[in-house]
Amino acid sequence: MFIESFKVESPNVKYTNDEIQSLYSYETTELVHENRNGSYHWIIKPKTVKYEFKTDTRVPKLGVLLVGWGGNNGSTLTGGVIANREGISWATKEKANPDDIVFGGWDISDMNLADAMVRAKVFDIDLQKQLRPYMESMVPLPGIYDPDFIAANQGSRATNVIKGTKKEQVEQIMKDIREFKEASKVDKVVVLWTANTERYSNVVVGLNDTTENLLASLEKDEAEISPSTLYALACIFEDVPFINGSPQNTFVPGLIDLAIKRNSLIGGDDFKSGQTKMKSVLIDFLVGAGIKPTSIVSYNHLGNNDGMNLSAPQTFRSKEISKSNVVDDMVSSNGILYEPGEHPDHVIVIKYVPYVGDSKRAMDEYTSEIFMGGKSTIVMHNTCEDSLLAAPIILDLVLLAELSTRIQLKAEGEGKFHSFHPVATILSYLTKAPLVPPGTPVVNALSKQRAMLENILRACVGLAPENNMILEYK
Ligand SMILES: NC(=O)c1ccc[n+]([C@@H]2O[C@H](COP(=O)([O-])OP(=O)(O)OC[C@H]3O[C@@H](n4cnc5c(N)ncnc54)[C@H](O)[C@@H]3O)[C@@H](O)[C@H]2O)c1
Ligand SMILES: O=P([O-])([O-])O[C@@H]1[C@@H](O)[C@H](O)[C@@H](O)[C@H](O)[C@@H]1O
Repeated sequence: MFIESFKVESPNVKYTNDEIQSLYSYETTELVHENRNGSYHWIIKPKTVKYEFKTDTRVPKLGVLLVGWGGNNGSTLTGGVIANREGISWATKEKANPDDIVFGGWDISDMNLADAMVRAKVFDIDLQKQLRPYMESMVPLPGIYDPDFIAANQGSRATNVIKGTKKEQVEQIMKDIREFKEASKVDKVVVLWTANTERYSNVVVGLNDTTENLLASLEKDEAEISPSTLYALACIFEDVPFINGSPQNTFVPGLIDLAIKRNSLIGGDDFKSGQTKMKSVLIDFLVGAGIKPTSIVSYNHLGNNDGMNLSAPQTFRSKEISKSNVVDDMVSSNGILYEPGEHPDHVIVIKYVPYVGDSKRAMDEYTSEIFMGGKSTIVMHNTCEDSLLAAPIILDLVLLAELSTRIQLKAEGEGKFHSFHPVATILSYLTKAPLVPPGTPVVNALSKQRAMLENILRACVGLAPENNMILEYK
């Protein structure tokens, strides 16, 4: 049964013209270390915290600025939203449903979005022809290009770059954001990085470890500040949410420090779209069932520009990190299966094979120990258009980030309402390597991430968490 819209009737929920106000009892547990009769014990105690939520229901006209707009993901998302909005149907596919956002963005390639769509080779030709009139006037703004951070094979693409010092580049991005907002008459802007994967930035004390050092490094035009960090700086200064769809460490400590100080939303890292998303389901199932994964080998090849950029060791390393760490929370959740520090063998392989284009081929082998010394081996093969997987995730990320900025909350004992923490853990369901506030546990298990998201939204309308007990029928 699909519910178009709903209203909760409860003493805990009040609907005004512009808000949904809810009262919520947060039932949780706390682990305390207590001295009982002379010896210390870990005690689990139930804990209830009363919250109030306020959600602004005035949905803004949203502008989305994509870094890497002319890429496979950027052109596919833009074309997909237009096709939905215009109800375009095409020879081999069904008619889609409407959606309306104002897109813009930057790219180091000056190719317009219609030609970029052709370059991406993702959509059917018939659809490309129908979309061309809507997209050929869309031209990315010049981007910040630094060959030291992406593969050398991307150099020929860099025809549309912002000159000047790093500080001047940040100022230009800030100006671009303000001018886009003015010209498009949008109420809000969200910026999302779907540009090429960069190599990791070196985190160096005195360079980027604190806000003060990062800003001082910007003034000194320090080479080690990456383009993605520069875009993120511009967004924080403009108080515009910035989401990182790639695996590099855009959010160096000094940047996170600044986002927190200015309460400006940042989120990431690396869209969770295919092989890794499957892994965060399968490992959760295996470990939860007491089956011990001992070897995980994930191979994939693809032939798009992302694959070409990842063919360089330093950019591949960024992706290898985000694709590898996804099992950490699930492995450490079962102290019976794994000794402290014990980990399954986990290998990531990505190869660039031009012929297959955007149609990524992923092959995985999961070997596990089972009852009585038995072995289980699960092998999977999956073929998918990488950008068709990522584009809807980009949409979900920007819509969820925007919604989260309209939610205010106040726990009992807190004097006033406040936003969620600016490091947006709420986006973790959609990312391979969730960015979390310092000291926060990282959760990668997909079912837990989705339950977190669902239950936070339920709390906003005063509903208890979904507990799946259906006791009525037990
Ligand atoms: N399923 C997926 O497609 C998927 C999943 C997870 C992560 N990602 C990540 O998303 C990103 C984009 O993927 P894609 O397939 O669209 O790649 P792509 O190479 O087709 O597009 C990237 C675009 O960014 C542009 N660019 C590079 N550096 C830039 C800069 N500094 N400023 C502005 N533009 C810049 C390039 O010219 C290119 O047009 C990659 O980092 C990829 O790893 C993709
Ligand atoms: O999301 P996922 O399928 O685990 O990982 C994918 C990688 O396997 C692929 O090589 C890369 O091009 C995509 O950007 C994406 O990151």
